[in-house]
Amino acid sequence: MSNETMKIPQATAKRLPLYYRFLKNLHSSGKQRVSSAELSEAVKVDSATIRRDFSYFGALGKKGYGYNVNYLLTFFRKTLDQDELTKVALIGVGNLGTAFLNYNFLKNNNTKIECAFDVDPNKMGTTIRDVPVFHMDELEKVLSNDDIHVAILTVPAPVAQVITDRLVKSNIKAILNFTPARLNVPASIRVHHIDLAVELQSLIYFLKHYPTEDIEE
Ligand SMILES: NC(=O)c1ccc[n+]([C@@H]2O[C@H](COP(=O)([O-])OP(=O)(O)OC[C@H]3O[C@@H](n4cnc5c(N)ncnc54)[C@H](O)[C@@H]3O)[C@@H](O)[C@H]2O)c1
Repeated sequence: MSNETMKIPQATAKRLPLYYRFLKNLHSSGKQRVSSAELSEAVKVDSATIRRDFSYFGALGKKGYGYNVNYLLTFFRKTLDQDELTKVALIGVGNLGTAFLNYNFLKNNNTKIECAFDVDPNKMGTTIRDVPVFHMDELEKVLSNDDIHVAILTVPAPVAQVITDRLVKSNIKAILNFTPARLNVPASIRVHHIDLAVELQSLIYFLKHYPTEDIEE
């Protein structure tokens, strides 16, 4: 996010890409305004939360009018740095890593996996969807040549910390960690942890213990 972004609550910040994706669709279908109720139905966030989120960035909908789609879209594009391409490195070209390379976030035209790394000599020198796969020995060199500050970690858990230490030294500022390992990083480094097994377990727990009418957004 750009530096000029005011401090908004993290929960709000996490919802911005969701709002942005929906507004882009609305805009391309020619819609000029949207109510918080319509937004709420589409993104499955309750309308009070949407109104509160939007109030943080001064987008105050008018009663009976709703929000101006163009205004919101311009605001989100700027806030989410959509005009700027963020290059990403992927470490670990196994099952999960290969799936990400094949997907490569092409629908978000502002993020792209630029290079991938693995220790497997058979993978070195190959490309997946035009993304080159380098050997881990080249990590520092490639990252220092390119303007890459974000990494996705899809390696076995036991090697995650050692690799993280190397990434931190190579000027990586943010890590999307898919391994079950909990990573130690300096306070200046941002780590988002996506543990699919934990998510699945918690989904099943909620399914068993909470009737659907108790669901809160
Ligand atoms: N596959 C899934 O659906 C899934 C789901 C949830 C979490 N995860 C987690 O994601 C991670 C990757 O899972 P996977 O299924 O893709 O595993 P995988 O074994 O298919 O792939 C791991 C890759 O990392 C490489 N690697 C090993 N040591 C390395 C090192 N020191 N440096 C760089 N690369 C190295 C391997 O050569 C391999 O290509 C694991 O931590 C796993 O627990 C996977």
